[in-house]
Amino acid sequence: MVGRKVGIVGAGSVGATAAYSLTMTGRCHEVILYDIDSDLTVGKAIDIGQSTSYSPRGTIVTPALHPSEMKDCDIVVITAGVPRKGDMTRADLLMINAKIMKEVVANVMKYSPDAIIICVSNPLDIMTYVIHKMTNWDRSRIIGMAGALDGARMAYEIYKKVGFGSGQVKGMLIGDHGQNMIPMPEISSIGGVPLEQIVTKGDMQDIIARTKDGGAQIVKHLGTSAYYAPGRAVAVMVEAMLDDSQIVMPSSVLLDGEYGYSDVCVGVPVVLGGNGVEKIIELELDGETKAKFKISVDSIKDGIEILEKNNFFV
Ligand SMILES: NC(=O)c1ccc[n+]([C@@H]2O[C@H](COP(=O)([O-])OP(=O)(O)OC[C@H]3O[C@@H](n4cnc5c(N)ncnc54)[C@H](O)[C@@H]3O)[C@@H](O)[C@H]2O)c1
Ligand SMILES: O=C(O)C[C@H](O)C(=O)O
Repeated sequence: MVGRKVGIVGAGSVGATAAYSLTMTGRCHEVILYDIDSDLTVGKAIDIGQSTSYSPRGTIVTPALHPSEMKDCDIVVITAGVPRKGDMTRADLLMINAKIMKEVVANVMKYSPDAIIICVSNPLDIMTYVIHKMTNWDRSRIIGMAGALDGARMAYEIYKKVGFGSGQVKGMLIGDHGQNMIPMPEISSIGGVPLEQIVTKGDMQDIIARTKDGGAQIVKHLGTSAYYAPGRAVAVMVEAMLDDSQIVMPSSVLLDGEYGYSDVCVGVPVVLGGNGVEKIIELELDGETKAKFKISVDSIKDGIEILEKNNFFV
């Protein structure tokens, strides 16, 4: 799938930043932006398009004024939706974003029927599940972006704790993109050196707490949620697919027996390549982590149940 067409639905903070990041690295031929706000779509497309004069490749940035103008994309990124503000949790966005998702996904199915979809809108794992339910596409083609961001946040916290190895830190986590996410410093490393051999247990607890709270910290300071790190995280996933680079990245995917669960989307390490999710990696979890993972999966299932009770899927 070398260097082709990427559609981004939602030209707000995350969508536009993802587009900008993609054009800066120049890995794709064309980015198409669509938002229900046409002025925003056109304005961002022009501004980002003009920035590509100085990037390694003159990626074309096209505004779509109607969903039909975003067609035959290889990858579609969905960032359409409402971000949280103030004291809201991501779960508070469930009903409003599920409604938006219904409209957006119907258009993606119609106009880009062969695409891989990367879901960004929150609550992430439940929105990713909604896309599976609506499309019924092969599960390799629908992926939720969360671990790429949370792993970067974890790497940031690890660096802040030890003061070296920036850019060499690999953070691993599993579970939902919410309060029950499970950062796993015990299997993370700095330049290949296990973190366990560098930081104390107390420091690890701090790293875990700060990683889990990473999104809320930004909301506290900015009054809306993060977009630079999320935008870059989206672009890294897109690039892995365009380049078929087969990288390992924790992402939200539909489980079908892995980790003992089915019919739920949750974050686990996967291999990303030209076909989307190339492989789901099953970590061996100890008893304590298994129990945490169950709480995490149950919290996602609770959200799905709320949608079912509201007849969302009929
Ligand atoms: N998965 C993650 O790690 C992660 C990270 C950051 C943000 N998010 C989520 O991403 C979403 C977007 O965040 P943001 O900061 O970019 O918000 P934003 O408000 O800046 O942008 C969202 C855009 O979606 C558009 N939109 C709404 N309904 C639409 C529709 N039916 N069709 C097309 N466009 C539509 C809006 O007009 C708006 O421009 C939020 O739900 C947020 O919680 C997730
Ligand atoms: O925190 C949010 O609500 C947005 C996003 O999920 C994030 O983690 O930055």
